[in-house]
Amino acid sequence: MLAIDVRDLRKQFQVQKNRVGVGGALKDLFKREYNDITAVKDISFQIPKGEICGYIGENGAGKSTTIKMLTGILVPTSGHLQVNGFVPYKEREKFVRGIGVVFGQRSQLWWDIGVIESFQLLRKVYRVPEAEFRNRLNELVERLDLGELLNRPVRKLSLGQRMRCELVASLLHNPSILFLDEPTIGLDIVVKTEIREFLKKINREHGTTILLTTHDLQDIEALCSRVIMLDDGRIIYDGSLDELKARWSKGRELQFQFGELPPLDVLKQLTQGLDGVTWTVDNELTATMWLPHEVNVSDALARVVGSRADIRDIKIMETNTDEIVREIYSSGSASSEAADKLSQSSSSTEQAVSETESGQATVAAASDEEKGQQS
Ligand SMILES: Nc1ncnc2c1ncn2[C@@H]1O[C@H](COP(=O)(O)OP(=O)(O)OP(=O)(O)O)[C@@H](O)[C@H]1O
Repeated sequence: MLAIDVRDLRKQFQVQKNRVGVGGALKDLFKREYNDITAVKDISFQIPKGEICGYIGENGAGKSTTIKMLTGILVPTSGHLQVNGFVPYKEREKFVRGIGVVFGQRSQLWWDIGVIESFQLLRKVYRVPEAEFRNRLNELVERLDLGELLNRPVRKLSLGQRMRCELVASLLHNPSILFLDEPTIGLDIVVKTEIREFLKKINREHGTTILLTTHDLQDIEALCSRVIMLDDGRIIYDGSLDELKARWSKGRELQFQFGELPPLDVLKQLTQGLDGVTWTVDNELTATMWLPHEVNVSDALARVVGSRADIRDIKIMETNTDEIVREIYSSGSASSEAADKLSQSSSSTEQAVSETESGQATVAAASDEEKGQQS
């Protein structure tokens, strides 16, 4: 069963052109000119229930615009979209009861009142029965260790404390899908780890589907079985992180710790004839061998282990995901080679369509002014 079904989704914005100088400003007054910006270009993907999927891309790639369409804040310019069986910008009241949203840079809590009062207001917004609300709140408060924070005004919370409260707020109505836009931004490693563990548990125990945008690839490594990568509004990769690493990493590293480090020349001689293998000395006891995928690890390893070198430890180094992703971003979809290599969801011809925006505030992700209206 699909939680999210997106087909040929497009979002185009019209942005007013500003002409230069006083003359230009006067002309702008009488005849406005517009540029079209296509933030999301005919993307398609399906997310089954219970999956945790990472949605990544460089600044301006179109991640937030997609999330805003998926949560009903923006109306797509064209394409088909179903989330939890609903078209998000239609049937909004029923739709928002099934989703939770956390925008890392935007709060859904009321700044000047106590955390518990914000939770109570959200209970009313989502019409959660009091007994159910109490049970759920107790469970979430215990898991995220929020007991002491409940009576504090939100403005007095640290960023890490606020993010934990935001997560509770997004889950009070027991949504089956959780949208997280940069949930760990600016947090220290302890809080990040705590939040990742919490999300894993929620997913495991309640089967909550999670779509997560982040610039922190550790979030993806810790949580996501699947990653969708966007570049300039198009999907350039949709698959597992392991496959991404396997396809894009150029080689592997083996680090050797020696009782006594052999000279670099000797190490190089050991792997002579293995094309592309290089050695670097890391410190007085360790050296690292880099080998391209074409060279068999066991062949290279046998050469060193079979020598008289005094080896104390061997580590096969993990492929560095950050580097791989940085490299893919820098080649980008502009390079057709990179796009061809990675693309599973193709883009299609651009059409000129005017912008449509719902103008309605989503209850789950309302801005502060919007919340003022709701309350
Ligand atoms: N309301 C808007 N009006 C005009 N252009 C917009 C609007 N919202 C987004 N854009 C443009 O659409 C493109 C995609 O923006 P979006 O915020 O979706 O990117 P993003 O991947 O979320 O970036 P970031 O990681 O910086 O948040 C950008 O060029 C942005 O300037």
